[in-house]
Amino acid sequence: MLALDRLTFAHPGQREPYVFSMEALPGEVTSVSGPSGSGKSTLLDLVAGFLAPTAGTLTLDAEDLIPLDPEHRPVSLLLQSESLFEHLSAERNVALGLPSGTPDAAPRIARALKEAGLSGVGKQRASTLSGGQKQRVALARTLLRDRKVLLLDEPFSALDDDTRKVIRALVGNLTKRHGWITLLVSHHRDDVEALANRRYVIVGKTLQAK
Ligand SMILES: Nc1ncnc2c1ncn2[C@@H]1O[C@H](COP(=O)(O)OP(=O)(O)OP(=O)(O)O)[C@@H](O)[C@H]1O
Repeated sequence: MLALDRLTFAHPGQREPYVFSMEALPGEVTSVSGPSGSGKSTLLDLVAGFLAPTAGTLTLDAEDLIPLDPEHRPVSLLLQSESLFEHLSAERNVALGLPSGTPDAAPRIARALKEAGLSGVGKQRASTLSGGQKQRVALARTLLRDRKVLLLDEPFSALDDDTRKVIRALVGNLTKRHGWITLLVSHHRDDVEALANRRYVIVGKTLQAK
């Protein structure tokens, strides 16, 4: 379980800090909603380690995450438009999820491509992929990294309606299959309704379960 207990942070100039408490379980998508500027990205940044809290705890299965640098946290981040290396193939972009010299790299990459629904386009340059395929590449990379927590910040916003439904379903299935703890920030109510097993809303400077 990922647990935030009175995790406290204020940006420069904010007199009242955010005080976030929540629980998110493996195999589930937990949504965080709230109006623009309410603190959703701040929450994800605290979990990812880009911001340092001033009080409270952040634990994964009772392990304290706060001392860990972002690159050492068991966390992957998937954004609205994934930054791929456009001149590299889909396969090479996926391979960036693995440290170089990893044994069995080739079969693992092939498996991740297949699971993300990219079989057949591995050799294609990233610049020629559609928005949905690019998100699949990002998910395949996440699969290879195999980190427990997946943070999604408006991941479907750049996609057309049909593609967003397909990619959304893929995220839901991968979360279940791999026991990921997925946190979803989305402005779209239908994303939340389709995916979230548990929901929180930012009200004032705190999180409320919905
Ligand atoms: N580096 C910063 N310095 C000062 N204030 C900041 C900083 N980053 C964010 N803020 C403020 O903190 C508040 C929360 O910002 P945050 O980006 O977390 O909101 P959000 O809910 O993700 O918004 P949106 O939905 O528009 O992305 C906003 O009022 C924002 O202006």
